[in-house]
Amino acid sequence: MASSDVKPTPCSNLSQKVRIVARIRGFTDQESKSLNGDSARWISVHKHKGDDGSSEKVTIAFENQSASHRDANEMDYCYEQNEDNGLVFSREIKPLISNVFDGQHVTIIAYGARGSGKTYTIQGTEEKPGLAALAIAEVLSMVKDNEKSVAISLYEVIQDHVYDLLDPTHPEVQVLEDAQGRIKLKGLSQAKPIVLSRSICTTNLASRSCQGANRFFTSSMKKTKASVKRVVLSSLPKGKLGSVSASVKKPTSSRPHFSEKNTSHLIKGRKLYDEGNNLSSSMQAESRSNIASVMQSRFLSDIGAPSLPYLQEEETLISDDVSASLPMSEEKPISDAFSAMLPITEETSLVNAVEDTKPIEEKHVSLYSESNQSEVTSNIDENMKALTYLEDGYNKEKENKSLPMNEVTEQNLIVKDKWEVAHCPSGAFSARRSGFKHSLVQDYLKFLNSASKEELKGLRGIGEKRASYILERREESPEPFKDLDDLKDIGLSAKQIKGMMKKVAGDLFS
Ligand SMILES: Nc1ncnc2c1ncn2[C@@H]1O[C@H](COP(=O)(O)OP(=O)(O)OP(=O)(O)O)[C@@H](O)[C@H]1O
Repeated sequence: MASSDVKPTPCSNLSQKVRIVARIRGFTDQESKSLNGDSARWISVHKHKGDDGSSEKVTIAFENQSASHRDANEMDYCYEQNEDNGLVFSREIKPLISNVFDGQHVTIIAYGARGSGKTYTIQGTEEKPGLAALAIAEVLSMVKDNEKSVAISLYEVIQDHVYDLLDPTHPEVQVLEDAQGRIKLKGLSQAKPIVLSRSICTTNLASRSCQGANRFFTSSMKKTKASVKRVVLSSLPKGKLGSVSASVKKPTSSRPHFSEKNTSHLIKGRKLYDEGNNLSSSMQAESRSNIASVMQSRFLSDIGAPSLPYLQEEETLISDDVSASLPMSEEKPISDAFSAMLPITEETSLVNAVEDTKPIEEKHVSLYSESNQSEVTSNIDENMKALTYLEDGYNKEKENKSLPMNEVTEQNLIVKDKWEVAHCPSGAFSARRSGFKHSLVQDYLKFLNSASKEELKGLRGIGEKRASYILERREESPEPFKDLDDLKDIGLSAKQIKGMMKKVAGDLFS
């Protein structure tokens, strides 16, 4: 049982770049039953002085651990069962948010075994919003107070690949490094939350955004003039990361955020977390622990690229043959939840912290100021797209509903939860099928972007003439084929593209 004399340490020491806190989740009714009511004394929390003699630390020990192993579970603080998301937020996260507006980067990661409370902590519920929802609400409130504007991106990192979750096709995003060594995710969509007067309870709205608001305005980042080079993500052999990035900038009244022409351009949206959630849930093994840890890493602006701190440079192109499927995690003892909690310094990236372990799942929220990106973003040609949404399940899509910026209301943002759909067999099948389709399309496009003429000619539906067109297009434009619509550049109609993809998929079962 946790000791009650440990008081939370407010997160105010900015010289400490990483703060690691644990959170104890109580037993569920089912777990209590399986323990026959013997749930006491399974964990103990000891308060003591840190190595420097002044800071306070806690050491967490499990009853079945040896004394030597207990020493390893030292961290900055531990929240107990009765301490809610609001308290964790106000103690750990809120003090950092003003730093984001000063150009610093803040990353919050929940790490722990399946069922340990990561989602509860980061996402929360409508009634009890999690850290992400509370952080977004706080950012929006500060934006309003300080007359700034924000844009939000949502992407998922799976092994070496980054996928744009705001774009309904979940395209892979190129990871580039500019001349100053700052990491850029090329083409990553940005949604501009609308601050509603009279983005309405902000907390409520932020919570909905976090859980997958059904309508978004996305702005695609176009060409930048900055010099860039490609980088590759370090492999996270058994984990995945999903990230919400909020960039903050001063409003530029002279330049509208999107062109009027493009606001009626419609693409169909999908719940933010649907596919990722489903995949992670269905593919993870049944390991459980009662601890979720929240790691905060504070990266000062001069460090460079904190929204993806685990990036490593590679001279060659990113390997294209890694599939988007998630690895199976293994049955893990409770203590593994702590084994990755190494201090992160400027020299020690997040991937260093986890690469020797078998992470089960991480949920990751990154807030960063766009002030560090001014050089690049000043050249962005923003292209707004309005997204519609799925109303009943995954297959019934609402089409042709435009959503002009000035008509955004709370009603438009109401979310119909697809969580249950994603967790029932038909929902799982539907999501996996859609993931398969996405992977196939992405791999096909990658092939078109890199294959030789001979290889292209050998692909069904391409032939000599189109192979030449593809090569010409590749020479003419630095932009790779990013979606099937781009194939119109090589003289294929939408119908032909569809037919071609059917053949490609059909070949798999022939
Ligand atoms: N601090 C908490 N207080 C009360 N209930 C909690 C707490 N943390 C988690 N729970 C409950 O425990 C269950 C598992 O939590 P949650 O889904 O957040 O775990 P998770 O780590 O995200 O799991 P997974 O890895 O499968 O996604 C949920 O029913 C959640 O409501």
